[in-house]
Amino acid sequence: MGPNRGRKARLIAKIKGFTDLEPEASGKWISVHRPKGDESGTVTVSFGDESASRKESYELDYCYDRIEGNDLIFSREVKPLVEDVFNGCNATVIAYGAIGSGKTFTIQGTEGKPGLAVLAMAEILSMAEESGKLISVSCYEILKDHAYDLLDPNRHEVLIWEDVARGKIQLKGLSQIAVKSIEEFQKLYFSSQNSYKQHLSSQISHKQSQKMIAEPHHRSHKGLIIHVFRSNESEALPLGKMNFVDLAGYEDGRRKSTGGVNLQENNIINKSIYALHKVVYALNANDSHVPYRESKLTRMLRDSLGGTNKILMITCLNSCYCQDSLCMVKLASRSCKCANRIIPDSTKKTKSMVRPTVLSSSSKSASATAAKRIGTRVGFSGNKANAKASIINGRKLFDETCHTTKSKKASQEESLPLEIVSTVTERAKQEEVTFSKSASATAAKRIGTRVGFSGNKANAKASIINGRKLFDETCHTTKSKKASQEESLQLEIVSTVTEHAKQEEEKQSSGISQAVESLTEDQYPLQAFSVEGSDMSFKASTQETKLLDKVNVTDENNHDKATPNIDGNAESLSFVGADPTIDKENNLVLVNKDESPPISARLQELSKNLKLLCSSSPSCVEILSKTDVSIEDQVSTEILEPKTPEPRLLVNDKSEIVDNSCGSWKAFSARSFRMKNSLVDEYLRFLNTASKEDLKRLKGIGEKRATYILELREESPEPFKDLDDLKDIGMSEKQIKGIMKREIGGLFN
Ligand SMILES: Nc1ncnc2c1ncn2[C@@H]1O[C@H](COP(=O)(O)OP(=O)(O)OP(=O)(O)O)[C@@H](O)[C@H]1O
Repeated sequence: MGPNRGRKARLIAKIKGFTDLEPEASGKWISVHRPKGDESGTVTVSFGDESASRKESYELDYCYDRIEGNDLIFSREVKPLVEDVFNGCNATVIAYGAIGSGKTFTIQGTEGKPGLAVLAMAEILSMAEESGKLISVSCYEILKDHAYDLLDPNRHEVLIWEDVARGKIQLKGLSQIAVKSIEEFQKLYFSSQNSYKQHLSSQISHKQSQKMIAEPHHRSHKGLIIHVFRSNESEALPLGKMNFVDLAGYEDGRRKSTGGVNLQENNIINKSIYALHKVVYALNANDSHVPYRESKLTRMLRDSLGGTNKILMITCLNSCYCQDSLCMVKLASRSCKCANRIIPDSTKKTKSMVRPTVLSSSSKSASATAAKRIGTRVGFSGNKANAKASIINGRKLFDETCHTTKSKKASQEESLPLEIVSTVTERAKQEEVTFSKSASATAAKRIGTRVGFSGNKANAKASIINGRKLFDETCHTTKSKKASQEESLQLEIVSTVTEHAKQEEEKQSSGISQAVESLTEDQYPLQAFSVEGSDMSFKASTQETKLLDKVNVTDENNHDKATPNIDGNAESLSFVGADPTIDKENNLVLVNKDESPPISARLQELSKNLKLLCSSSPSCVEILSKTDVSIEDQVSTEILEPKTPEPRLLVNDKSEIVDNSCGSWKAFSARSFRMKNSLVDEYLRFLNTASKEDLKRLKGIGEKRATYILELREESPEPFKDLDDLKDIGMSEKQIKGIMKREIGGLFN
């Protein structure tokens, strides 16, 4: 295994072997240049066949050729990681790439040609036998940003509980099954790989399943965790774990129109691939902030990625021409280039910037990157001694950087996010409706989960040995008719109430698009998707809350005051259920009705406004979009002076025309749903902004949960985007519903 130049993640590539359908001649578009002729140094992977006028080249830690098989990759790359796991580290091997690039072949393999996970398991079992360790496995699938347990016949959803203070993750509801032989493992592993969708299709009616089969193939990330336990007299204690992840294939949806449901699915997949690379980049660059919370996968892997843990990223490359493969190599190469990057302290003047100890070939681009990042205050999370050495020995480099701080490339790179905004805005616009719909659908959809977490250490050994599930849980997934009604009503709000806001946004987007059209071809999709994601979620959530913002003008002062109050002595949240405070928090909503603390002033204010809104004409909101007067003025006028509703037409998302005079029930339901969604939005906004003391005034939120919320907000400015996110702070669906019911009930006190 070649050197990593001090980086945490090693980034290699594997060119897929030819299949019978692929003629060898078509594979000449990739060439690999190995300066040292062996596996010990970085390589340059070039794309474009001999006739191509321009070749694109990228540097990676290594690239395995078509004829080099999984055995070789295992012995050079994975075996050393297995040893690390037995020394107490966690290791993660991730295969990613375009669709059909050989990811599953690399990780899982076939019956005759074992993949890296199977080869690693054979090694782990043999080492465990020698050293008296115990082994168990878990398998999961991430489909549309929800994780499901693949070893559970019912494919229950897996919840992630983060103990930020201790850097631990608990995957609630994920089965662990003890494994003693490779045959046992293979049987379990291979049979678990049926997708969640396939499982679902066995649970639903024939008609539904036919529809599902007619839909395009659903893609998902698949993960395997191999847990290694050391045992003492009474219990099995976790020693280390090894993750294998076979990511869903990357496909640039801008070029291939998969349409409908799959377009959204594709977006979610791509977003999570970029989120993973952002994490790898941040780890390799020693950034002080690692954006783990941007995807389900990175949150699940969090305790295996940072610190002294090991990461191997394998870019799988199609043998034949494939633009998506090129895109993936670009990403990998970017994380390769940030070796030993030491980020300048923006609080000091440019002259005192520390030069990164980047090696020659990448120094130019790295200097641009460093320049781009001026303004980012990042502490030296890496080796301080190295940093000093760089300052002293790298004097010349350092001076160079100062002079080239505003180089042409740097300015290009600074502009890149803008370019990306323009490229994604078009799609964001197209998908606006889909996303708005999905955002409200997510809020409406409640996946009920009750998890009895029996992570008791004393039980662990017995559970593992007996090969039964360590974590017993029951949950069910319902996508009710009601939820879909909510979706359509939400859409109605988005499309009618916020025409004005939409026009404003469109003006801005088109301005950005025009401004960046002239920029260079070079793109950083890594940033693209962070922009895309936030852009879309912004549209989905902001539009829904806009009306509320205007109605709730008097709240703004309170809101401003509600700045996060970080408690330096924050205790970590204990998940094991032994803490009486947590129990209190968990049960408060359901049990402690009489002693409940007063509702927050903001929510009370909201309640009053919603009552007014409810009693006012439904047409008042529609009028707003059709006049030139500001929304704020309109809303306040209309709400304060309710009018008798005129017969009118409502248009729902299915283009069904509802005559209000004979559909008053529907109109009433529509208003109720709007109220409900507005309340949910306001509740989430409160969680995202309120001070600790204010948070504690809410039902179900005590000292620990409030502290945890503030910690989450430290990591991500808006951790609660829909009610599902409350599960992150350990609130069950029942509790969430209980809270909302009580808030609504409070309206009529
Ligand atoms: N190194 C290889 N040598 C020979 N055949 C291979 C190799 N890698 C993959 N294949 C074959 O190519 C096909 C696609 O491979 P695979 O299913 O692993 O791709 P994938 O990237 O996991 O696909 P998807 O994106 O659909 O998940 C399979 O038939 C597989 O057996």
